[in-house]
Amino acid sequence: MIIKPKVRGFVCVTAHPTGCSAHIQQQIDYVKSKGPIQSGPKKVLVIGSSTGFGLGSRITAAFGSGAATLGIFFERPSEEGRPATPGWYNTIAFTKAAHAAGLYAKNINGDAFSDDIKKQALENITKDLGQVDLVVYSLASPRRQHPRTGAVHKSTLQPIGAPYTNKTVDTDKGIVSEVTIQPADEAGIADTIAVMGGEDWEMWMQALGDAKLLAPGATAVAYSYIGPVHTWPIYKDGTIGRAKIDLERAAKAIDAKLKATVGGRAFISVNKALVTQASSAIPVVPLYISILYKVMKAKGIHEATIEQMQRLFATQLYNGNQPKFDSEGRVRVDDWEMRDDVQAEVSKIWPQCTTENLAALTDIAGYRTEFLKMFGFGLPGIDYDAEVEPHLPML
Ligand SMILES: NC(=O)c1ccc[n+]([C@@H]2O[C@H](COP(=O)([O-])OP(=O)(O)OC[C@H]3O[C@@H](n4cnc5c(N)ncnc54)[C@H](O)[C@@H]3O)[C@@H](O)[C@H]2O)c1
Repeated sequence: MIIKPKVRGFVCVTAHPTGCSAHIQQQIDYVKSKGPIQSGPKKVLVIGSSTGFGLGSRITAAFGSGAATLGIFFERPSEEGRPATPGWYNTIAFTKAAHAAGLYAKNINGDAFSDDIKKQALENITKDLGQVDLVVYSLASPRRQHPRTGAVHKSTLQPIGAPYTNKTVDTDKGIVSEVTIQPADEAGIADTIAVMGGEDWEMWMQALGDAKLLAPGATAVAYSYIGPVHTWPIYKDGTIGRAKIDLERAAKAIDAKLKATVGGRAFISVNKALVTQASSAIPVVPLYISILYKVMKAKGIHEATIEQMQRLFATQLYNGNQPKFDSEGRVRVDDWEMRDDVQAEVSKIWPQCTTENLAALTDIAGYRTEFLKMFGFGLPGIDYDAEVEPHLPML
């Protein structure tokens, strides 16, 4: 099959297996180039391991610290005439590379919110790893079926209290326009908290703790975002922001339990705004990211998910370092994004942006390159006109 990108709005409905594999190799090479992370994790459970920050965490743990990893994700395999999702190909490429390096890597594809997938993960850890010393919780999902009530909750990306109007960009067509998003009602807020809040993370940690699968001193980390005032109505102060407040509540509860039971720790890392499948679906945010990339690249401080996760592990979690917490007890690897000089320039560019000057004032080209790369396109050394086997079995 010859596979080309097919972009539909904010998703690409195709993915290239050898391109995804090359993308994984780039990330592995980056982690290796930074040298070993001392006293790093050895046995790691990554929930949401196939793309974005979870994938970056898994690669960093494996190739920075030689960790055994169990990855949980929800990806679609290939079908007749249709390639698999990128996370499917990413995971196969990661697993092959880990095995070639003599590292343990196993995978469970299914709904992490369900009891069944938790049970499978627990059985796997009991059998193969004994215990885990790091749990990374990095799910980004539009829906969750609650394992107790059976109710299906759908998360929304909406403001709260009043409609929100701001500039946005159609990243595919390069058109800047105004968008107005209606506020969520109470049910929408509650549903988003049910999907993206902390209850499921707590369920995972409770199940692992009850089964005595958490090693002494175990760490648990989940990821959040805050960002600048431009995006607060749709992010920090919107439905997703409420879910993140709940995730922070869960971090504190999990932290207290871990401290009391295994002498461990749990916290939130606030990460930088980056092109991922999750963030490209948020209105306004892709325009902000395009401006941010322009500013941060000009200052030589741009990072992608792998650089962010390598920095988190190497400078905050391990290597003899202790996490440096903000006043709310969070680790901040969004520190460079939030620098005053960076945000001052973003604020200067933001009001000037139009369809006509988008290419000059923002890094929309860089946004598109990163976006396509997530699906395995635009990688050097790949012949995209050549036939490629799309049907790869999960390892
Ligand atoms: N992208 C950003 O700019 C940004 C910034 C800061 C924090 N974050 C946070 O980082 C976390 C990860 O987001 P991302 O951007 O890396 O997202 P992503 O879409 O790249 O990754 C999501 C992962 O979750 C998995 N997943 C989704 N639903 C699942 C389910 N039901 N069962 C099992 N696996 C499932 C996917 O397979 C994938 O591995 C989120 O909490 C997000 O809010 C993102």
